[in-house]
Amino acid sequence: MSQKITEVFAQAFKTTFPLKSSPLVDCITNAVTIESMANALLYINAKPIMADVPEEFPELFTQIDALLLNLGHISAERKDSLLAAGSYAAETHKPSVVDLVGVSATQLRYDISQQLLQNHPNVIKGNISEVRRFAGLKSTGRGVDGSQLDQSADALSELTAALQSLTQQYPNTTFLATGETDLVVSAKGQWQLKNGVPQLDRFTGTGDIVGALIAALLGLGLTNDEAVVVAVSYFNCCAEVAAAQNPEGGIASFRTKTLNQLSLLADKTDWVEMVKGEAV
Ligand SMILES: Nc1ncnc2c1ncn2[C@@H]1O[C@H](COP(=O)(O)OP(=O)(O)OP(=O)(O)O)[C@@H](O)[C@H]1O
Ligand SMILES: Cc1ncsc1CCO
Ligand SMILES: [Mg+2]
Repeated sequence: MSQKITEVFAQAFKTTFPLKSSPLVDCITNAVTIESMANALLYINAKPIMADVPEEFPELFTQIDALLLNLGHISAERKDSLLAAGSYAAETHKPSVVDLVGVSATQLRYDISQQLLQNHPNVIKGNISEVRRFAGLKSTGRGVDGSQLDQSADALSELTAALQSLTQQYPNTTFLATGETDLVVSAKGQWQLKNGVPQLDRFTGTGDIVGALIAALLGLGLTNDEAVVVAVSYFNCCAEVAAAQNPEGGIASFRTKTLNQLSLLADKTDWVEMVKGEAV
């Protein structure tokens, strides 16, 4: 039988939430969800800064603990900013996360993602359709959303194999593909996470927030694999509690309740008992 995720990462699950210090995370991100992302970081007791002008980087990078690069809103300026920040993070050894928003939709975003990969970021993440396209597989994603068709067991095995071969060239990067099942692949192993509720697909920015939470945990010093597994599980457990407390079913109140849990769930000592997932 495969090992339970809470056994593989027992120490990180036990000691990470609530955060004992406040990592400062620079997020270069999209205008749609920038406010949700900044607040989500504050709710878990991290600190956001949304600085994207390259002139600021030399000063800024002496202060930040981690960097998030989100491809959700590309302009000529933001492209330069993402690429400059990505190489600056590599030079200054700051942990970084790349979120592949919309990579399944356009060649421009795909090309930027491949350039950012050359910096060997700590984590590259996206929804399952974005990560399929990134890994060179056929993808049926639409816009910034993942597609059900890419979530079948066969599609997941195909993606696992493609990511495993990427880890041979990029052994210091952990890859995360999100959806009903979340797939985590690194040079150290492969895991599937099984928390969350379908309503998470019905409000915008859930994946963006997960990217920012991962960056915060990297900023605290967790390993790449620990940061990904604990951040995804925590967010998805927040959503499970929110769904259970939302009898009318409205998505706007589900959203508020999910975000509320970011600041509440860690005080429930038993949240780790809700976590589902295993090594594959
Ligand atoms: N059907 C589902 N069942 C359970 N959890 C889900 C489901 N869909 C998404 N999630 C969870 O929601 C979070 C976001 O995943 P998703 O794949 O929707 O990201 P995304 O498409 O990048 O989101 P966004 O574009 O809104 O930022 C992840 O933590 C994932 O595990
Ligand atoms: C960037 C973006 N565009 C539409 S929704 C959204 C946020 C999901 O990532
Ligand atoms: Mg996304």
